[in-house]
Amino acid sequence: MPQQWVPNHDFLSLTRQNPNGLAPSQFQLENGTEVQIWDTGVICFTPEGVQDKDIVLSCGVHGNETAPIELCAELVSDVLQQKLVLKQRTLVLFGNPWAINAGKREVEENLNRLFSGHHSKGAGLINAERKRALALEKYVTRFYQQAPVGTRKRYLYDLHTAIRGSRFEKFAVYPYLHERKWQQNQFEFLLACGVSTVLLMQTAASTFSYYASHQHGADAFTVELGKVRPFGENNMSRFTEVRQSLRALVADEALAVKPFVESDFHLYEVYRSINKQTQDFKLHFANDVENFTTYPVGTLLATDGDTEYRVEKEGEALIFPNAKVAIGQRAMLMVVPRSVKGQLE
Ligand SMILES: O=C(O)CCC(=O)N[C@@H](CCC(=O)O)C(=O)O
Ligand SMILES: [Zn+2]
Repeated sequence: MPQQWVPNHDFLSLTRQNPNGLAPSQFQLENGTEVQIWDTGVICFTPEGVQDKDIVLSCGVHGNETAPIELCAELVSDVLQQKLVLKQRTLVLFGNPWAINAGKREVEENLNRLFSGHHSKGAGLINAERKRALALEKYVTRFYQQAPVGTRKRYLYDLHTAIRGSRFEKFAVYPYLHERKWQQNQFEFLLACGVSTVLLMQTAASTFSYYASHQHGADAFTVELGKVRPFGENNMSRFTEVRQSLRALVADEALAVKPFVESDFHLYEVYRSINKQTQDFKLHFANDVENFTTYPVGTLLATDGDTEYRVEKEGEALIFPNAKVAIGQRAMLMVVPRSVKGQLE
């Protein structure tokens, strides 16, 4: 039987057993779906029949963000067992197998700061994460470019979990679109996934979702699905909506989406990014303070050597605070509410 190529239909285990690479292979399921393994953590499905979407689902770009890894592992396993019948071309990526095995966010460098060519800047391709970023860019490029001709739409949902708890448990980062417009149907899809908080970025980034959005014109998002927990400790009932919605997307099944109403969402934009300048960078609030927390104007948030960062604006909320980032990198974003009225396509 062709399924022998993925023992026990468990592509995550195969990936974890071969973090340094997997020889390409391909086979066909009895339902006609073509399965191609391109590398460790990289599996491409092409279903029979007409499709019009090219969908990338990625997880494990940060190795300790296990809930998305479990969701994707289950989806791949169900496709291989023909319990889930795909109707759209789908590429599933387990981003950072070494970090997944180590149970760590990163091994040497944050993979999600290395896209759009950042892997080759400075010292160049000096570590596994830099090489993986380049390889993932090539796989995504191949996936989108090998699509059959015709009118098609590109998607990439890069699934993460946040280090801290959040006032709004699930939220998405909508990468900067330059001249393109925010897509109403994507807000509706996110809401169906249980994601009603969206951070609208206004600058280019070195993240995977920005890369897919900017380089390939995909509807692409970083989707934060809750708080980081080790394998086996995730309450998977918290992920029912996103699980169902992603499966409906790849199976091309109708999804009951609610038409966009702005009041269903918490929408934010970046007010300022606080980057770590010295080893003395220190946060002045507790580890259990949640993403999207606000403080009164004047409150001391962080110090970095002699520099003090205080709340400057009413309603300014903190997100992704992390004193342990490398020098020069974003240690916290301060965001403010905004509207998208009249600005959706
Ligand atoms: O909780 C945190 O501090 C980080 C969670 C996380 O990994 N977030 C992503 C966001 C990527 C983006 O801005 O699109 C990251 O920091 O890479
Ligand atoms: Zn992450």
